[in-house]
Amino acid sequence: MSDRAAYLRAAAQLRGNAGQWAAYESRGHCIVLAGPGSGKTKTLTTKMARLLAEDVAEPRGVACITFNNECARELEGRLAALGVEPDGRVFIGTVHSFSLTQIILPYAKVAGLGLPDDFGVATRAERQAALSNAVLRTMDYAGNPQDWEFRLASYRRSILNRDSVQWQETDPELAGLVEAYEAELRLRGLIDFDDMPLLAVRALREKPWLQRALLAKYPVLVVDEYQDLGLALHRMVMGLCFSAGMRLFAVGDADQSIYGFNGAQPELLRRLSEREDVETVRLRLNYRSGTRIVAASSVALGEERGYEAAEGAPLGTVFVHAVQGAYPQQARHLIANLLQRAMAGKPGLRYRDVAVLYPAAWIGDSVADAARQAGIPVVRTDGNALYPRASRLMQWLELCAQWCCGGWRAGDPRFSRLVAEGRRLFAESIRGEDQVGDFHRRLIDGLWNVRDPSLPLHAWLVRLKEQLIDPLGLGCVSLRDELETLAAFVARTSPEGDCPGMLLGEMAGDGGGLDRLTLSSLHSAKGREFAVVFLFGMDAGRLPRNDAGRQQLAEARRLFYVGFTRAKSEVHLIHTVGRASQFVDELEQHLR
Ligand SMILES: Nc1ncnc2c1ncn2[C@@H]1O[C@H](COP(=O)(O)OP(=O)(O)OP(=O)(O)O)[C@@H](O)[C@H]1O
Repeated sequence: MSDRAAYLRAAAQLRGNAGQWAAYESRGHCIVLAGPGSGKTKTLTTKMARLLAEDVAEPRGVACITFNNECARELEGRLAALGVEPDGRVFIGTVHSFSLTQIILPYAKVAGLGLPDDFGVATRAERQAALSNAVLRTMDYAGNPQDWEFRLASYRRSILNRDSVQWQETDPELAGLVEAYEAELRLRGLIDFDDMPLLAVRALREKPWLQRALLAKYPVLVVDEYQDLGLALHRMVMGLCFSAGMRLFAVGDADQSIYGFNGAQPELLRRLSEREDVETVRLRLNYRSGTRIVAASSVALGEERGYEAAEGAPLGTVFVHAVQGAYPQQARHLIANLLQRAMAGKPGLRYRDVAVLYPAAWIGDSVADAARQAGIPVVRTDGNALYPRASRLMQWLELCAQWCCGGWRAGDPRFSRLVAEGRRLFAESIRGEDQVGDFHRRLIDGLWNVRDPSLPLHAWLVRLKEQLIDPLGLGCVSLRDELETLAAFVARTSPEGDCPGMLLGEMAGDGGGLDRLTLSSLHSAKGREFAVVFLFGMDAGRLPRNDAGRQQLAEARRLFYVGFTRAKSEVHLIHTVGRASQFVDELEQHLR
């Protein structure tokens, strides 16, 4: 399972850090609380490899839950380097995917969740239709139903027990709307994304045997990014770990909590760390960033946490650039001058070592346009990306595209990886060994004759969709939303779409290999690291927004801190002349 030599090598690095080593050696519940770049994820992945090799005997395994598919992808990559791959013993994924694949799909019927055998996951259009009907049925006035969407989601996520007085009395109108909305979905045999953890929590609460069944399969639960995972996961942890007896290994940083609007409650992590039956480890060293960046990061956060750069770290530099003009003009300056200067100053620096991070996707449009005009390949991770990069299906298709564009020759990615990840993706349709063999054959048939970066992407996608993805994917409850994402992307690349003429190589990141400049929203940059980071659009009114209340101001600051601390050796803060964000002003004063 784990590659013993690889995880022992990683463990040897932890040995020099007393906190990391204590976490690695922990025997009971353990929580690692630490700042950016302190090696939380490194400690977690090394520990998980060790657990699988030394502590948890086959066929039992370990479940690892993280915030979103992007974080799961990062973890999968790091765990693969230690020889750990998701399989029957190892779960790596989001709390939604854990709820759906480990609890709802196998146990919905026996747990009495009241779902039909062939229930599905609602698409966006189905969710909207259910909400419109529910608003019409329960509300006295006819407003725009979609105005309720956000409030409804936050009510569902913040009060889990439907039998409680709190649920009925905090906002009776909203409680009624949620119940009507869910009834509309159930009438159609559907659940939605938020239902997944809610139904899982309900099943675990009402059926104690289910907790024991999960304990039998996964004696250890590993959680990354705990601060952002919200109340439902916390309830699962309380039941599974502190009642049923699963062992918990979790890492997090309340200072990096940036999803409060989505139901994250960083104090849950703090409360957990104060329990007497939990060993809490705090890490102080930052292995990622240069000394000056680490010192400035406490100014960015507005709190002194006593973090220090690791021994021998380079100095690192923080630059502030006041730039004239609107964002398109500023973006051209960034790409033509600032980026080129940074690259010239660091021989060996590649585009993939650099990221441009911004507070909103529409600001990223300017940077994407400027990069395209300058012929610089980019990979974009925000709401305006060509497709959501967090989509597991699209991630797999990217891999397939890379294989077709030379990966087959270079062994990167290996065909076996496409098969393994495809099997996980279509797990509901690929069960026995025969089906695995059939999938292998169909995948090679589907890809072998289309190994050419200059092929039209649209035709490549349509072929794969019709021959392989639809026949397998339509039988997978967990893929309904993903298939909709793919269909939308196929439409965009068609001759009638807004991105006609795209080539397969573009999907594979060809034309620079995988050496692409990262363009990302600040939110999506969480957990990542780059040699050079440009924070673009750091203006008053954007970060924080003008109408920010106290909590939103605090969350905006944490978002700024997350972006700032992605950098290893250079951070560039770019703002409009005369309109610097208060966070930039504070940093400038510190730097003087
Ligand atoms: N003991 C160590 N020795 C050397 N390098 C380390 C050590 N621990 C961590 N690192 C390196 O430090 C960097 C940051 O580690 P990691 O990504 O695990 O931090 P993190 O705490 O999860 O960060 P963040 O919260 O910002 O996402 C990585 O490049 C990692 O390999």
